[in-house]
Amino acid sequence: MTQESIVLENEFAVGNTTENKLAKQAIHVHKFGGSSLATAECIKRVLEIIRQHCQLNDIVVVSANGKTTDALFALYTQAETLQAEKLNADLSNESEAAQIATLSAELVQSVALLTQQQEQLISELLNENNANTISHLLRKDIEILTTWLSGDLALHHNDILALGEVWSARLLSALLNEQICPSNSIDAREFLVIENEQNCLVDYAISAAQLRQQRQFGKLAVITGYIAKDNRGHNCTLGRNGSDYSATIIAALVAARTVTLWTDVNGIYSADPRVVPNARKLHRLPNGVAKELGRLGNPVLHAKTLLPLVNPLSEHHTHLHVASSFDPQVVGTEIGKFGQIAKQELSVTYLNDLLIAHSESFIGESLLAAKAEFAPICLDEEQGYIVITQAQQKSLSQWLASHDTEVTFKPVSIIATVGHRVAEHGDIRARFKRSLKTAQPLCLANGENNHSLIAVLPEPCSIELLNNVHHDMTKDARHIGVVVAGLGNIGQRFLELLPAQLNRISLLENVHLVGLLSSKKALINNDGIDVNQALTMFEQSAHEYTNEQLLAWLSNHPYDELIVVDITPCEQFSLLYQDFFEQGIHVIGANKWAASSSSEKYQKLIDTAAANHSMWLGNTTVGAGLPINYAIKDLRQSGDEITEISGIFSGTLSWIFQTYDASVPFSTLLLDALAQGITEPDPREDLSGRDVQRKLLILARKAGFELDLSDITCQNLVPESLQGLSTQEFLAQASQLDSYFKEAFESANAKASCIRYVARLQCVEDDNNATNAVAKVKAKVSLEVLPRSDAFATLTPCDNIFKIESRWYQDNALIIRGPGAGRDVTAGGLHSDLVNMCQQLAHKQNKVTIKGINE
Ligand SMILES: NC(=O)C1=CN([C@@H]2O[C@H](COP(=O)(O)OP(=O)(O)OC[C@H]3O[C@@H](n4cnc5c(N)ncnc54)[C@H](OP(=O)(O)O)[C@@H]3O)[C@@H](O)[C@H]2O)C=CC1
Ligand SMILES: N[C@@H](CC=O)C(=O)O
Repeated sequence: MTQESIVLENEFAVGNTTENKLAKQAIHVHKFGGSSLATAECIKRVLEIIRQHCQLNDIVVVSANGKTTDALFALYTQAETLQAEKLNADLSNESEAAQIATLSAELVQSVALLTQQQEQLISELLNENNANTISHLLRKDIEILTTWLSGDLALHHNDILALGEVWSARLLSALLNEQICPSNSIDAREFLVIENEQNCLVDYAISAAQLRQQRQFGKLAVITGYIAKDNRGHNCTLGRNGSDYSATIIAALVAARTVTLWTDVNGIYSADPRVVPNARKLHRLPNGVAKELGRLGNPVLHAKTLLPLVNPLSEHHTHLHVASSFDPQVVGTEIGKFGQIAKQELSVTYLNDLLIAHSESFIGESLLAAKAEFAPICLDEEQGYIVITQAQQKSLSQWLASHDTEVTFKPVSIIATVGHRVAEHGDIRARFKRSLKTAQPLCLANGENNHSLIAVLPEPCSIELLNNVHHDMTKDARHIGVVVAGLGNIGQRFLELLPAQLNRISLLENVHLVGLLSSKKALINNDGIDVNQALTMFEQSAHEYTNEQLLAWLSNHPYDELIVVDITPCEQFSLLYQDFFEQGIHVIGANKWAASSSSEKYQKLIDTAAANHSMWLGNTTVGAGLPINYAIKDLRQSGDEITEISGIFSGTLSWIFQTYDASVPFSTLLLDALAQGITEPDPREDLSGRDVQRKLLILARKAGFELDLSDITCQNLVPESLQGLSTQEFLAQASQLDSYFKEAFESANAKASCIRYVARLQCVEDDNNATNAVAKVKAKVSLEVLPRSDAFATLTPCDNIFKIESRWYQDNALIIRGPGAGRDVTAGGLHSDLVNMCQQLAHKQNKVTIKGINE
């Protein structure tokens, strides 16, 4: 934690509140679960996370280290058994006395083992002085624990269970003090008041006031999870997954912006990834959907945890993140308030060991009372049933008996598809029903707020059924985000075509425009930008940005896949590809810089993209929409060997030289080409031959030749006097070009010939069998005088022509010809790349890897 990142919270700032710049500083709560704090190594990882993610006004909430609570619970049970045995034993009986002695010894041994585990963490992590202090406190606790275990056990049940969190908070706080930042540990029983252990209803006013008193100015608070006091002042626990609940309660008490549950899984999946290998990470879950998932068996989310996230009085929403402390750089799941894209997510969950209970009491309005009492998994007031857990059977029977009604129970399971208001979507309901055909569900019910469709099954839900239903419900559910960089001539046309493309092409169903960039401004919206108003929205809402900010957002994007469409002419932007590929982001580029960069950089990009499963398509870098890149790739993949590539590769130069007959000045045509949008933003890029040189290099590389730009001889048609000018100055003085081209034209014309700017690459056989592939080709781009009948001389203005000779096409070359520049064909070519990429992404399988299971 750097000094700069240390900020203070408003409520700590005494005195001059008007000058407190930190009033707006949001608080973040970080909760570390037992597995994240299990060993010294894990705790060191947690320290690193705190160093990187926390500010001093944040709050850390901890569970007990590893399985400490289980161990404490086991101690309690051992002591209970021992006390019961002692009560009934006849100590004069040798074997009974021996049995008692054994149980006592075992209990002492268990206490010693627990002490030793804690001592080991302390000594492995803290320096000697601090270790001595914390060990001393531990030993005092163990002494008290020993007296509790031999005293009135029931009275101290919760005191015993609380020790794990107390030790964990104390140790982490001491470590923070020693290594990271000032910190104090807080026992939640000092401030957190709930009504009682059964309902866990929080007294927010008292708890918030008491917490304020406990927190210390300039110190990072480490608070025990899981424990609290009830309103009679008794120690109590918050039950299963209580620490997660503690974290969200504490977040509500301080109006935190986020709570991060650092755990051993890196997010919430569309099904339990331990049994559904094709489960998808859900990047963003709306609150209501998350609550329903928690209710219906999601192993990570618990309905109780989610309750404090929305404060109905203040409308304050705390966003919840689930992330892995073992893989902190992996983006987890965020739970909160989101727009349409997140609302389209579907997941599948199941619960076994349930009961369906039929009774007259469940018909009509009387069902409400049962609902309030038992919070059933699902119900149907017309058919008169509720589905409950087996543990609820007894109390339900008693409850119904007191109402004088009969009930029948039948064992069932449920499988549910969960998503924002899914029950209101006829198509989803139909798909769910179809996928369940073989399971013959007993009935289908709508879940809470219509956020789930629940099928009640007569048999336990099998893993096979779960996988099949999950496949059917989520097979098309990969959300692809698209960021468009470059909103000029081609970029605007690309965006104009986008709405119709998204409507028309089913492969693009889950494609969302989420970012727009110009050189200075950016509009990023994770909930999607309306494609029908993209440019207007950009005008109205874009903000200045830096590349660092852009990369930071990209590294946290909430999509299954993200595609950056680079329609800039900018070298600087192309340098970001390396970062994009490192983050698994895909690139579609019209920009030629990256594909024609130095061999070393190019190879590094290719390798990084491959290593991170990023795709890189750039068909429009050569020939605009013409499928030249694809053709070359296909020949190579099919085993052919390309020996020569030649042609007219510049739409601009094609248009000008096909049109030019010296009747109008050359510069007039150049300005005309610029106005038509076929030239580069600076037409000298075309006229200098550099654009053609880059294109030849790109094709050569696709054809398997290793070469650099400097290996291609290039004739520059821009006279030196015009080379150093700004674009505007050059355009103003373009008439200086006229006399050169007039002469060149007339000289060729006199020989019944014409002038064309031609690219040629030839594979020359190497007698010395040199391994260096560069030695094998001759490549140049230059102005040539060609017979008027030459295939390169008889093009429609603006057409490109590509002539490919290969082993298979040696006698009769493969020719691709057509418009090689222009707004429509280039924007169209980019859309073709987008569809192509989405098609490939549709087949991409993202197998989930889980620590310790399939990793
Ligand atoms: N014209 C054609 O027929 C063909 C063009 N291409 C390629 O398409 C690309 C775009 O050409 P064109 O539309 O004519 O160019 P324009 O000059 O018309 O537009 C370029 C756009 O890119 C933006 N931009 C520049 N630098 C950056 C940056 N660092 N980050 C984000 N955005 C940036 C500009 O923003 P700002 O306005 O802020 O400067 C502008 O919006 C070029 O690479 C070109 O080679 C490829 C095939 C055919
Ligand atoms: N300026 C280029 C545009 C396409 O790459 C050309 O004229 O070919």
